[in-house]
Amino acid sequence: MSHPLRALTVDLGPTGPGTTGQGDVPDDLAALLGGADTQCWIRRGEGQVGFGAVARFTVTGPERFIEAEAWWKHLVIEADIEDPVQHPGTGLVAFGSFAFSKTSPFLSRLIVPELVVGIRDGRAWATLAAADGRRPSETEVRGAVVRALADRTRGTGATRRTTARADLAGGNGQAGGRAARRPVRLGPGSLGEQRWMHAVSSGVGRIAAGELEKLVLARDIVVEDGAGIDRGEVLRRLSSAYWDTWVYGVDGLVGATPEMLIQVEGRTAQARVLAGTLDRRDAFGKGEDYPARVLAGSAKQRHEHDIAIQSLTVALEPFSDAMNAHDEPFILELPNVFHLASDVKAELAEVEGHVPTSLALINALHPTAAVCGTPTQTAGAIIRELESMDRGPYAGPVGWLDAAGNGEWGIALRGGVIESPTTIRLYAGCGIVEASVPETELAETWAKFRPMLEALGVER
Ligand SMILES: C=C(O[C@H]1C=CC=C(C(=O)O)[C@@H]1O)C(=O)O
Repeated sequence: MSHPLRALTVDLGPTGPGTTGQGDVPDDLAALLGGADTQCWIRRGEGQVGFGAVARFTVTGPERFIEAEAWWKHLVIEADIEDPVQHPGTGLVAFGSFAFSKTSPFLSRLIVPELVVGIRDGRAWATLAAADGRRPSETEVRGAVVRALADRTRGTGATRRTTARADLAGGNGQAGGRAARRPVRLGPGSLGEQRWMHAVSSGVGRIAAGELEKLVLARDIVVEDGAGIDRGEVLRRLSSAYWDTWVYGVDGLVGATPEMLIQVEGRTAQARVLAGTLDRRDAFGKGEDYPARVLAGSAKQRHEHDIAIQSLTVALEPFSDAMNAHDEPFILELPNVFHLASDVKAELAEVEGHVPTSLALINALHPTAAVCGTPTQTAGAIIRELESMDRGPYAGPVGWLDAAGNGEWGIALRGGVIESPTTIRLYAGCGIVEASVPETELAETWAKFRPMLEALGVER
């Protein structure tokens, strides 16, 4: 017999040594990442890590966001939640990942962890949820945290990996040649490099013919590590190297995204729109103002960016009482690339007597022109035709939501899907406009693969 969920949140106090009296919650949540059944959302060491699962929902199709929202609302109404902390992310929480495409067979999902440990502004909390009808006690919550901390200490000892060098044959062939010190192979995905560049040329042709204005084309590559993909270590490496991005781990989907689709806290919604990219390696030694000159100063990059901003603001407008976006984009600096970026902030309106939840918003916003194109329907159809792959959760929303309707949903970029204990498929794409050059776009995908390749110990 199934019972409604019962959950208790406990304030664990400031992070760091000797503060909780129940094992020290580290300042950096990434230190808690270990086993395969952990879910995470971490930026600058804060966020939340979930362990185990007391409830799961999976769905496919065009109504995936709406169906997930209905499931979540029902679960929350039935649940008994005691949450004295009352921050975004406290109380009952679900982590989620959604397919990019309404036609994808990938199972979009929400996962309610048994234990969530979170940090916000230097203070830690934990929520324990039970599905057996009993209300967890404070002692049980603290005990679960102590066990999670102890498992972490056992599971993440010395770093096992050494960096292997992947010597690529033509960029899409075998890797792990003479210099490889362990069995890592980097192989092509659905399309090799030549065929993918041909797809980009076709896309440019369709834009020139007036079928659409912008298209985002992606490709995949496959990394095989005979020693096994160490999910926890990949996430820890991403979190330490890409400190300013949102590091996500939801089942087999892992990555570090710089793009925020929508973040909802009470009535405030925020998004970070990116479009326009410069590889840091191409900017090296060219002066401090080089990124601004080639990104903000380029008509092609500005055009690509303006289309992405407009697609978000037009979709957000019906849900907003007020909205503001800076007139000028800024340069976002990441360890691998520079991006042209814009932050958008909106005061959410009541729609039919309710402030929209984060899931209702992603239903309206996804897919933006940063990952699909303009017009959306045409771009989506051409993506299906030219990419020769199913994107799965790549470029779909990934993040979490709570019982009060708060949530953070990034766009699942700069990541991959662990397909077997030894295989991970990585994805990267580029905005294509009429002025795009296939070779340049191919090079850009390699720059976007870099965070994952480095985290997997593949040097290229
Ligand atoms: C589609 C991706 O990036 C998007 C986000 C930022 C910049 C982009 C660009 O310059 O093309 C893409 O629109 C990806 O990383 O796979």
